[in-house]
Amino acid sequence: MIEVRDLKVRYGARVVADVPELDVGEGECVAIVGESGSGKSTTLLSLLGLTQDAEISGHVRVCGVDVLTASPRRLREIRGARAALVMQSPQAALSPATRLGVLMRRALKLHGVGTAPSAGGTPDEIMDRAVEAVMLDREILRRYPHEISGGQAQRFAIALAIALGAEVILADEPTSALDVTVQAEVVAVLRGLREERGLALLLVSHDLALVSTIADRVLVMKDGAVVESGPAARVLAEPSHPYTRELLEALP
Ligand SMILES: Nc1ncnc2c1ncn2[C@@H]1O[C@H](COP(=O)(O)OP(=O)(O)OP(=O)(O)O)[C@@H](O)[C@H]1O
Repeated sequence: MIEVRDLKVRYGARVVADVPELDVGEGECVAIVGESGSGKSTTLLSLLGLTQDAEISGHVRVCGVDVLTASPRRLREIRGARAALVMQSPQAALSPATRLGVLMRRALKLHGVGTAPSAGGTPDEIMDRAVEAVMLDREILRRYPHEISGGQAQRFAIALAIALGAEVILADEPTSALDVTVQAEVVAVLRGLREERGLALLLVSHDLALVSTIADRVLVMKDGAVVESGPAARVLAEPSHPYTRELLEALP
Protein backbone atom coordinates (compact mmCIF):
# COMPACT_ATOMS: atom_id res chain seq x y z
CA MET A 1 0.00 0.00 0.00
CA ILE A 2 2.88 2.35 0.83
CA GLU A 3 6.36 1.77 -0.50
CA VAL A 4 9.14 4.28 0.06
CA ARG A 5 12.77 4.02 -1.01
CA ASP A 6 15.50 6.62 -0.58
CA LEU A 7 13.09 9.45 0.14
CA LYS A 8 14.77 12.81 0.73
CA VAL A 9 12.79 15.98 1.39
CA ARG A 10 14.72 19.25 1.24
CA TYR A 11 13.77 22.79 2.09
CA GLY A 12 16.48 24.82 0.40
CA ALA A 13 19.79 23.16 1.14
CA ARG A 14 18.52 21.45 4.28
CA VAL A 15 17.40 17.81 4.24
CA VAL A 16 14.48 17.70 6.70
CA ALA A 17 13.54 14.08 6.07
CA ASP A 18 15.74 11.22 4.88
CA VAL A 19 13.91 7.89 4.85
CA PRO A 20 15.78 5.02 3.15
CA GLU A 21 12.95 2.49 3.45
CA LEU A 22 9.35 2.45 4.64
CA ASP A 23 6.70 -0.12 3.73
CA VAL A 24 3.14 -0.43 4.97
CA GLY A 25 1.17 -3.42 3.72
CA GLU A 26 -2.53 -4.20 3.86
CA GLY A 27 -3.74 -4.45 7.46
CA GLU A 28 -0.43 -3.21 8.84
CA CYS A 29 0.31 -0.27 11.09
CA VAL A 30 3.66 1.49 10.99
CA ALA A 31 4.45 4.37 13.33
CA ILE A 32 6.96 7.18 12.89
CA VAL A 33 8.10 8.52 16.24
CA GLY A 34 10.53 11.23 17.29
CA GLU A 35 10.64 14.60 18.99
CA SER A 36 9.17 17.79 17.58
CA GLY A 37 10.93 18.94 14.40
CA SER A 38 12.44 15.54 13.62
CA GLY A 39 10.73 15.38 10.21
CA LYS A 40 7.75 13.10 10.95
CA SER A 41 5.00 15.31 9.50
CA THR A 42 7.14 16.27 6.51
CA THR A 43 7.61 12.59 5.71
CA LEU A 44 3.88 11.91 5.98
CA LEU A 45 2.84 14.88 3.85
CA SER A 46 5.44 14.11 1.19
CA LEU A 47 3.80 10.71 0.65
CA LEU A 48 0.74 12.47 -0.73
CA GLY A 49 2.70 15.17 -2.53
CA LEU A 50 1.48 17.75 -0.03
CA THR A 51 4.75 19.39 1.00
CA GLN A 52 4.84 22.89 -0.40
CA ASP A 53 8.09 24.38 -1.69
CA ALA A 54 9.97 21.20 -0.87
CA GLU A 55 12.30 19.37 -3.20
CA ILE A 56 11.62 15.65 -3.03
CA SER A 57 13.66 12.80 -4.45
CA GLY A 58 13.45 9.02 -4.25
CA HIS A 59 10.69 6.54 -4.91
CA VAL A 60 7.23 6.76 -3.32
CA ARG A 61 4.33 4.47 -4.22
CA VAL A 62 0.96 4.87 -2.51
CA CYS A 63 -1.99 2.67 -3.60
CA GLY A 64 -0.10 1.78 -6.76
CA VAL A 65 0.53 5.40 -7.76
CA ASP A 66 4.07 6.68 -8.20
CA VAL A 67 3.56 9.87 -6.19
CA LEU A 68 6.67 11.77 -7.24
CA THR A 69 6.01 11.43 -10.97
CA ALA A 70 2.19 11.28 -11.04
CA SER A 71 0.14 13.97 -12.75
CA PRO A 72 -1.87 16.30 -10.47
CA ARG A 73 -5.03 14.55 -11.71
CA ARG A 74 -3.73 11.10 -10.77
CA LEU A 75 -2.67 12.42 -7.36
CA ARG A 76 -6.12 13.87 -6.74
CA GLU A 77 -7.57 10.41 -7.41
CA ILE A 78 -5.73 8.86 -4.47
CA ARG A 79 -5.68 11.82 -2.08
CA GLY A 80 -8.62 11.95 0.25
CA ALA A 81 -10.34 8.95 -1.28
CA ARG A 82 -7.98 5.95 -1.43
CA ALA A 83 -5.36 7.46 0.86
CA ALA A 84 -6.81 9.71 3.55
CA LEU A 85 -5.01 12.10 5.81
CA VAL A 86 -6.28 12.38 9.38
CA MET A 87 -4.86 15.35 11.25
CA GLN A 88 -4.59 16.30 14.91
CA SER A 89 -7.65 18.57 15.21
CA PRO A 90 -10.07 17.88 12.37
CA GLN A 91 -12.70 20.19 13.84
CA ALA A 92 -10.71 23.18 12.63
CA ALA A 93 -11.00 21.91 9.06
CA LEU A 94 -14.77 21.37 9.20
CA SER A 95 -16.95 24.15 7.90
CA PRO A 96 -18.69 25.55 11.05
CA ALA A 97 -22.10 26.21 9.45
CA THR A 98 -22.41 22.83 7.71
CA ARG A 99 -23.97 19.78 9.33
CA LEU A 100 -21.65 16.78 9.34
CA GLY A 101 -24.03 14.73 7.18
CA VAL A 102 -24.18 17.44 4.52
CA LEU A 103 -20.40 17.67 4.56
CA MET A 104 -19.98 13.92 4.17
CA ARG A 105 -22.55 13.77 1.37
CA ARG A 106 -20.72 16.55 -0.50
CA ALA A 107 -17.42 14.71 -0.14
CA LEU A 108 -18.98 11.52 -1.53
CA LYS A 109 -20.41 13.43 -4.48
CA LEU A 110 -17.11 15.16 -5.16
CA HIS A 111 -15.36 11.80 -5.35
CA GLY A 112 -18.22 10.14 -7.24
CA VAL A 113 -18.87 7.64 -4.43
CA GLY A 114 -22.37 6.15 -4.20
CA THR A 115 -23.37 7.34 -7.65
CA ALA A 116 -23.17 4.02 -9.51
CA PRO A 117 -26.06 1.71 -8.50
CA SER A 118 -23.71 -1.22 -7.89
CA ALA A 119 -20.99 0.52 -5.91
CA GLY A 120 -21.60 -0.16 -2.24
CA GLY A 121 -25.14 1.23 -1.94
CA THR A 122 -26.71 4.67 -1.83
CA PRO A 123 -24.87 7.63 -0.26
CA ASP A 124 -27.14 7.27 2.80
CA GLU A 125 -26.25 3.60 3.23
CA ILE A 126 -22.54 4.32 2.76
CA MET A 127 -22.68 7.13 5.32
CA ASP A 128 -24.55 5.00 7.86
CA ARG A 129 -22.06 2.16 7.54
CA ALA A 130 -19.06 4.50 7.85
CA VAL A 131 -20.40 6.16 10.98
CA GLU A 132 -21.18 2.77 12.47
CA ALA A 133 -17.66 1.54 11.67
CA VAL A 134 -16.19 4.22 13.95
CA MET A 135 -18.74 3.50 16.68
CA LEU A 136 -20.66 6.77 16.37
CA ASP A 137 -24.43 7.12 16.48
CA ARG A 138 -25.82 8.12 13.08
CA GLU A 139 -27.59 11.02 14.81
CA ILE A 140 -24.18 12.74 14.73
CA LEU A 141 -24.72 13.44 11.03
CA ARG A 142 -27.34 16.04 11.97
CA ARG A 143 -24.95 17.97 14.17
CA TYR A 144 -22.71 20.95 13.45
CA PRO A 145 -18.94 20.69 14.06
CA HIS A 146 -19.10 22.76 17.28
CA GLU A 147 -21.68 20.34 18.70
CA ILE A 148 -19.30 17.39 18.85
CA SER A 149 -16.34 16.56 21.09
CA GLY A 150 -12.71 16.25 19.97
CA GLY A 151 -12.89 12.45 20.07
CA GLN A 152 -16.10 12.43 18.03
CA ALA A 153 -14.53 14.82 15.50
CA GLN A 154 -11.55 12.53 15.14
CA ARG A 155 -13.81 9.51 14.65
CA PHE A 156 -15.90 11.48 12.15
CA ALA A 157 -12.71 12.28 10.17
CA ILE A 158 -11.96 8.56 10.10
CA ALA A 159 -15.58 7.78 9.09
CA LEU A 160 -15.23 10.21 6.21
CA ALA A 161 -12.14 8.35 5.05
CA ILE A 162 -14.01 5.03 5.30
CA ALA A 163 -17.02 6.37 3.41
CA LEU A 164 -14.74 7.50 0.60
CA GLY A 165 -13.29 4.01 0.42
CA ALA A 166 -9.86 4.69 1.97
CA GLU A 167 -7.42 1.80 1.79
CA VAL A 168 -4.69 3.74 3.57
CA ILE A 169 -4.93 6.19 6.45
CA LEU A 170 -2.07 8.56 7.12
CA ALA A 171 -2.61 9.93 10.60
CA ASP A 172 -0.63 12.82 12.05
CA GLU A 173 -0.85 12.83 15.85
CA PRO A 174 -4.49 11.67 15.66
CA THR A 175 -4.95 11.44 19.41
CA SER A 176 -2.65 14.10 20.87
CA ALA A 177 -5.42 16.65 21.28
CA LEU A 178 -7.58 14.16 23.18
CA ASP A 179 -7.69 13.08 26.78
CA VAL A 180 -6.56 9.59 27.68
CA THR A 181 -9.89 7.73 27.69
CA VAL A 182 -10.95 9.29 24.40
CA GLN A 183 -7.54 8.46 22.92
CA ALA A 184 -8.22 4.83 23.73
CA GLU A 185 -11.54 4.96 21.83
CA VAL A 186 -9.89 6.37 18.71
CA VAL A 187 -7.11 3.78 18.90
CA ALA A 188 -9.71 1.01 19.27
CA VAL A 189 -11.46 2.28 16.14
CA LEU A 190 -8.23 2.38 14.15
CA ARG A 191 -7.22 -1.07 15.35
CA GLY A 192 -10.63 -2.49 14.42
CA LEU A 193 -10.45 -1.00 10.92
CA ARG A 194 -7.07 -2.56 10.30
CA GLU A 195 -8.17 -5.94 11.48
CA GLU A 196 -11.61 -6.03 9.90
CA ARG A 197 -11.02 -4.10 6.68
CA GLY A 198 -7.31 -4.59 6.10
CA LEU A 199 -6.75 -0.85 6.24
CA ALA A 200 -3.08 0.17 6.11
CA LEU A 201 -2.18 2.74 8.72
CA LEU A 202 0.80 5.06 8.87
CA LEU A 203 0.80 6.89 12.14
CA VAL A 204 2.93 9.84 13.21
CA SER A 205 3.15 10.23 16.94
CA HIS A 206 5.42 11.38 19.71
CA ASP A 207 3.46 9.15 22.07
CA LEU A 208 5.35 5.88 22.49
CA ALA A 209 2.74 4.48 24.86
CA LEU A 210 0.12 4.81 22.12
CA VAL A 211 2.47 3.41 19.49
CA SER A 212 3.17 0.32 21.58
CA THR A 213 -0.55 -0.50 21.60
CA ILE A 214 -1.13 -0.35 17.87
CA ALA A 215 1.99 -0.40 15.67
CA ASP A 216 3.59 -3.47 14.07
CA ARG A 217 6.73 -1.60 13.13
CA VAL A 218 8.32 1.65 14.24
CA LEU A 219 10.64 4.15 12.61
CA VAL A 220 12.47 6.47 14.99
CA MET A 221 13.41 9.84 13.49
CA LYS A 222 15.86 12.43 14.78
CA ASP A 223 16.93 15.59 12.96
CA GLY A 224 15.41 14.31 9.72
CA ALA A 225 17.13 10.91 9.77
CA VAL A 226 15.80 7.47 10.64
CA VAL A 227 18.02 6.38 13.53
CA GLU A 228 16.31 3.08 14.22
CA SER A 229 13.55 0.94 12.77
CA GLY A 230 12.09 -2.51 13.28
CA PRO A 231 9.25 -4.44 14.89
CA ALA A 232 7.54 -2.26 17.50
CA ALA A 233 7.85 -4.89 20.23
CA ARG A 234 11.63 -5.13 19.70
CA VAL A 235 12.35 -1.41 19.25
CA LEU A 236 10.33 -0.45 22.32
CA ALA A 237 11.59 -3.30 24.53
CA GLU A 238 15.23 -3.35 23.44
CA PRO A 239 16.06 -0.06 21.73
CA SER A 240 19.46 -0.17 20.09
CA HIS A 241 19.88 3.59 19.57
CA PRO A 242 20.57 5.92 22.52
CA TYR A 243 17.99 8.39 21.17
CA THR A 244 15.22 5.74 21.29
CA ARG A 245 16.27 4.93 24.85
CA GLU A 246 16.01 8.65 25.68
CA LEU A 247 12.49 8.80 24.22
CA LEU A 248 11.47 5.76 26.22
CA GLU A 249 12.99 7.12 29.43
CA ALA A 250 11.00 10.34 28.94
CA LEU A 251 7.75 8.36 29.20
CA PRO A 252 5.74 9.12 32.34
N1 LIG B 1 7.45 24.71 4.64
C1 LIG B 1 8.61 24.58 5.29
N2 LIG B 1 9.67 25.35 4.96
C2 LIG B 1 10.86 25.21 5.60
N3 LIG B 1 11.09 24.33 6.60
C3 LIG B 1 10.08 23.56 6.98
C4 LIG B 1 8.78 23.62 6.33
N4 LIG B 1 7.97 22.70 6.93
C5 LIG B 1 8.72 22.09 7.89
N5 LIG B 1 9.97 22.60 7.91
C6 LIG B 1 11.06 22.18 8.82
O1 LIG B 1 11.25 20.80 8.70
C7 LIG B 1 11.62 20.23 9.95
C8 LIG B 1 10.75 19.04 10.25
O2 LIG B 1 9.44 19.47 10.54
P1 LIG B 1 8.24 18.45 10.79
O3 LIG B 1 7.01 19.26 10.98
O4 LIG B 1 8.26 17.43 9.75
O5 LIG B 1 8.67 17.80 12.16
P2 LIG B 1 7.82 16.88 13.12
O6 LIG B 1 8.74 15.82 13.58
O7 LIG B 1 6.57 16.45 12.47
O8 LIG B 1 7.51 17.87 14.30
P3 LIG B 1 6.13 18.09 15.12
O9 LIG B 1 5.98 16.87 15.98
O10 LIG B 1 6.41 19.33 15.91
O11 LIG B 1 5.05 18.26 14.11
C9 LIG B 1 11.49 21.34 10.99
O12 LIG B 1 12.78 21.82 11.29
C10 LIG B 1 10.67 22.39 10.29
O13 LIG B 1 11.04 23.67 10.73
